Amino acid sequence: MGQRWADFQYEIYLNGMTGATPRLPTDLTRLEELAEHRLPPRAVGYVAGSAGSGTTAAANREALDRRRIVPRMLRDVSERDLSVEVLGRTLPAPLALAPVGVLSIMHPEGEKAAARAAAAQGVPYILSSASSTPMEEVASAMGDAERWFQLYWPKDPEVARSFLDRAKASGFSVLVVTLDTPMLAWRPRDLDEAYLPFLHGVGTANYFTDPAFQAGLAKPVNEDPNAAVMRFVGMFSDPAKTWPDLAFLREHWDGPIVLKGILHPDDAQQAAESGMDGVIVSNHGGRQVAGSIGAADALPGVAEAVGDRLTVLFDSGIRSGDDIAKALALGARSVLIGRPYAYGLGLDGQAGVEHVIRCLLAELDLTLALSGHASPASLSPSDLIEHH
Ligand SMILES: Cc1cc2nc3c(=O)[nH]c(=O)nc-3n(C[C@H](O)[C@H](O)[C@H](O)COP(=O)(O)O)c2cc1C
Ligand SMILES: O=C(O)C(=O)c1ccccc1
Repeated sequence: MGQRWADFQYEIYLNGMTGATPRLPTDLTRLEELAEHRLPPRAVGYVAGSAGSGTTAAANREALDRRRIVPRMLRDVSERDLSVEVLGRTLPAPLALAPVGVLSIMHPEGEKAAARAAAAQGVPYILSSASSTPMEEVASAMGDAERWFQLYWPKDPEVARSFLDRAKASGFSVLVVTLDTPMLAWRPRDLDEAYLPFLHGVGTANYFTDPAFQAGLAKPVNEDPNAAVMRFVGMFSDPAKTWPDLAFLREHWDGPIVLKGILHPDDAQQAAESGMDGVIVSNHGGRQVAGSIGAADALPGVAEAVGDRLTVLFDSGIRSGDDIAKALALGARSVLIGRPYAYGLGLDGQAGVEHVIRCLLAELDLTLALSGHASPASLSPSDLIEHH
């Protein structure tokens, strides 16, 4: 038997006997509005914003909402286990915290607080290349808890190698390579505020502390921060990369490699042929290509193309336990969340992130039970109907 995630429900009601209620809403779709009221406008604008007029973020919701769970009865759901096998490790539940950069704009403890929350709840933390805190510090805040490193693949191969070496030395076990952000998209909310966190030196900590990055600067970072920011902007990602370049990562990283931002089944096939271990079906939470396919609509095709060869993960638009159940039914082994935990962090620090994780997993546990499933493995596409 795994952890009893649904017990959080009783815990809340029991606490209510002394008059206590949760500090944050348990319907996580309400966090965005709260964040908009309570947090600095440019910071929350950066997190909540999407590409273009928000069509893809809306498509993510529409693709999940259009599918409905068809519950089954009398199937003994008294003993449930949410654990899943992902890339050779057993996770206590099908959830991880997505790589979200620049988290210090949400809370002074930024990535460290989010990482501690993930560690406390036993879910993997995926640290962004664009972290506000160097990866070594985030790692040491986590003990030996499960952590993965997300790579924005720098143009300078020495910096790329150095990041991989540092991540390995700091105990990050899985490499997540984000492919959908060779440049930032047209994001009107940030453009209208003329706001880009990096230009304020936020989200550059891994670079500014890196020996290979520093080697390319005429002066130390603190003597000429603008030059350092310019070097970061010029190299953080590389639009010239193509599929054969993945051999470099395979050569310099011993552990599993997962490609993030896959939406086309043929790209998933290429990932398999390139020796990758997994893919994350994602459109970056609607922050990159406006007018793109809703991520959940891409999931069945990718799962069909590579589900037997690669680990298929999913993000973009997950806001509830039933959303997770739908993604699993469509072929994902586990999901990631981005904005919901970023809002939790902004509103209540580490405790806010833990609240988000516990709400989602309690709701998932109850959704599975009430739909006749004792474990994630029993979900399949036939548990959903799609209405038009
Ligand atoms: C503020 C913000 C920063 C992000 N930074 C990164 C990043 O550094 N690397 C990355 O691969 N994805 C990044 N993402 C995308 C997330 O990893 C994830 O794909 C997305 O948030 C999932 O959609 P959701 O927010 O609807 O859950 C970021 C997303 C947000 C909202
Ligand atoms: O804002 C983002 O979506 C994102 O992925 C990003 C990219 C570079 C640095 C920080 C975040």
